Amino acid sequence: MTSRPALDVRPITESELPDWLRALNTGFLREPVSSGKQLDGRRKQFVPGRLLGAFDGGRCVATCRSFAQELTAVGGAPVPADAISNVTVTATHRRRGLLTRMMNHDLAAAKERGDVVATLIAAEYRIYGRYGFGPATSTAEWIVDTARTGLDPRAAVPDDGGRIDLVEGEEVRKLGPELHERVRLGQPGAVSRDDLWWQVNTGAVRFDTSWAEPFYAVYRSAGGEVEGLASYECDSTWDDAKQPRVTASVDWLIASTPAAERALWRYLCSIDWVAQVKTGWRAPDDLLPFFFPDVRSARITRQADWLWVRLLDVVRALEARTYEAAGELVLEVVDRTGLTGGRYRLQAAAGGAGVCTPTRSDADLTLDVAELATLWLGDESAVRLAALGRVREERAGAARVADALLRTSRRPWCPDMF
Ligand SMILES: CC(=O)SCCNC(=O)CCNC(=O)[C@H](O)C(C)(C)COP(=O)(O)OP(=O)(O)OC[C@H]1O[C@@H](n2cnc3c(N)ncnc32)[C@H](O)[C@@H]1OP(=O)(O)O
Repeated sequence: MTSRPALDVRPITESELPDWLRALNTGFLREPVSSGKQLDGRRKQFVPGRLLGAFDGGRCVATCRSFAQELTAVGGAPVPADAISNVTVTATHRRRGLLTRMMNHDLAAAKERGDVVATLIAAEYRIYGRYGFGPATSTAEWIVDTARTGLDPRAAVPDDGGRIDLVEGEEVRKLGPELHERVRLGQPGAVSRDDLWWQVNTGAVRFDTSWAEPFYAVYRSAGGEVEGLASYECDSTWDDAKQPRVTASVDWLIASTPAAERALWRYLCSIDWVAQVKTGWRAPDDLLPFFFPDVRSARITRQADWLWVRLLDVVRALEARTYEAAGELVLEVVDRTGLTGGRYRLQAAAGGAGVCTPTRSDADLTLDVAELATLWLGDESAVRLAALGRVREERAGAARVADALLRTSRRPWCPDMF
């Protein structure tokens, strides 16, 4: 029997980027070779120590990249996050523990840096629970049948004194970041966008070959304030009777007020030729259907878990968020990796801050660190998880107390894919 050589898992150097990118493309089943332009774009993401590779005889066979991010906690505080992306293991080297080695390396480094959480968008549901991640937000996509909305096709949009203008990518790069800062700090589960995000998502920097310039619509309130921005694309479908059947697909739409949200969705549904609007991934409790007289004109076509969170520091994570009610809970948090397990007392003040301290008192609830991540942004119910046997009540009624403290009236949402 021939023994396999030990594989080297380590941060890559910048000169190894082309080989690393080939492995990344291969893992995601894309054309392996990157163009010079794509390579130039990817170079902008290079941060020493944050791109991991596994090497077999000098060839890169696994990839993992992390970058600095902020995640908005319940109540609006941004917490430092280790955002994980670009995870691949080449098919020839799968199930030999490479993902586990890369995750252990990355999470230990994030803990060392002082990040409060790690975040990712999971390609498949079953991959990341074992590393302490829990699904913490979900998402839905609607299709709106524009002929069925009940909107008056003759009426001008917006009808509230605001205005909508179409702008170019350069304008989006000027207006977008400031608007997005306001939006993301008001949206638990949202994440920060750096300059590169705006450049990539307006075509100034390209990571792939499929870029097509979209339309950008900006909404300004009657007072002239920029309150909403949408990026959308249209196909060119006409049916056999020479009727336009165009689909407008929204790449992203952000709004700092319900008025801006309403105006942008109504605008998109009023464009001549557009028969349906695909909303892209939205909040699971989005207001969207209720902007139309006929709510049933919008139907959900896709839904799924979205942002996964891994708590790296239970004390700082629980103290970063606010609470819906006053109350007290002792949590026994099980963390197989030893990163942040232990027994903690959470004392929450109504509508305000919480204090979290290690304790030796008897626990009210026992749960894995992944389940606590799922509860942390307020989207899941401890009572539901207890019914599933995923959290254990050590004191009768403790799961209801957890729900009263942790759950929120609007659901968390992460608008971004990374
Ligand atoms: C944040 C992101 O980037 S998401 C993108 C993730 N990437 C992809 O989906 C691309 C295609 N898939 C792959 O590249 C690989 O299969 C990976 C990265 C998912 C897994 O890499 P591997 O090196 O094979 O994983 P590794 O050998 O470390 O597996 C560790 C454990 O996870 C399990 N596991 C790994 N992948 C999966 C999966 N897709 N579904 C279920 N279990 C899985 C393994 O069976 C193993 O279990 P065990 O410890 O009980 O034996």
